[in-house]
Amino acid sequence: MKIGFIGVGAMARAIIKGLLASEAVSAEDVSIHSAHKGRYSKFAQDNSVVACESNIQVVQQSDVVVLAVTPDQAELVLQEIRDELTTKTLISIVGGMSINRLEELAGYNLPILRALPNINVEIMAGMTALAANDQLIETSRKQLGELFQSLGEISWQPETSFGIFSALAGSSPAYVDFFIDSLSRVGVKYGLTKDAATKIAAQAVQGSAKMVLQSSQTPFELIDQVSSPGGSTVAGLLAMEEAGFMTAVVKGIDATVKKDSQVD
Ligand SMILES: NC(=O)C1=CN([C@@H]2O[C@H](COP(=O)(O)OP(=O)(O)OC[C@H]3O[C@@H](n4cnc5c(N)ncnc54)[C@H](OP(=O)(O)O)[C@@H]3O)[C@@H](O)[C@H]2O)C=CC1
Ligand SMILES: O=C(O)[C@@H]1CCC=N1
Repeated sequence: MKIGFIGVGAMARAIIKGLLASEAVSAEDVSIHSAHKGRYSKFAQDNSVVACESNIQVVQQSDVVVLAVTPDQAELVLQEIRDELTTKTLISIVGGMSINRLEELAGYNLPILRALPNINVEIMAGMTALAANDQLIETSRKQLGELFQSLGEISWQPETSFGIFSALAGSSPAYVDFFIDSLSRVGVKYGLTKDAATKIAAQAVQGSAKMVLQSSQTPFELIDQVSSPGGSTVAGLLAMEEAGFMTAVVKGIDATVKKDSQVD
């Protein structure tokens, strides 16, 4: 499959690196183009993928085109490539942009997959939501589903769930990293080096996530296992909650969902 990327920012780079590392695609089958030549040609050189001179050239060289620009650029780019897209499949990772809107801008006969990956696809530990229009036939759904599965877990979702999915999986790596950084800063406060504190915190977070996925117990039950009677953990938990830990998380997710819903 020849796959082209329009926009080679943080997310496209993560997808391309994951696809190459998992050997789901070969470097010579990946074409890219973005706004600044200096940026995308260096990335093309470093990863042996094909640097194109224009967005249109990316479309011409590809069977599947991944639209990976920010929402404010998406309309302009689709207007530019619309006439070249007619025999292709479009994958859009544009946050908050519905399939309906993509069809309006790119054409109603076009097979479209809307994907919402997260940045962890770079290390094949991603979580990606997928939804497709009726024009994307079953074999293509399966093939593109497998493509994203090579980057981690996938979940076919109704588009109405994309807002909350985007917050819980798309944005949450930033929130979890914020938590890890907060832990490691306190480690520094207590005399650890930043490096050591970050590794300790990240390993604890990774282990806890694995435990939630592998255990039959809920996170709440697992909290109880760590909280020894009269011990330090429960003292810490209650102090965090007094400072509004859960309320802060809920407010953050509410703001994320609200912003995501303002694109269309
Ligand atoms: N970052 C994430 O974790 C996630 C992002 N997304 C979605 O992915 C999309 C991209 O996000 P992200 O990678 O973070 O953003 P970036 O700002 O990192 O990347 C945007 C890219 O678009 C390129 N670009 C801008 N204008 C044009 C144009 N006219 N033609 C071609 N390319 C253009 C930029 O080019 P240049 O580099 O040359 O300046 C850049 O490579 C967004 O819609 C976002 O909602 C979805 C899920 C997760
Ligand atoms: O911040 C953003 O808008 C995108 C959507 C999900 C993750 N990053």
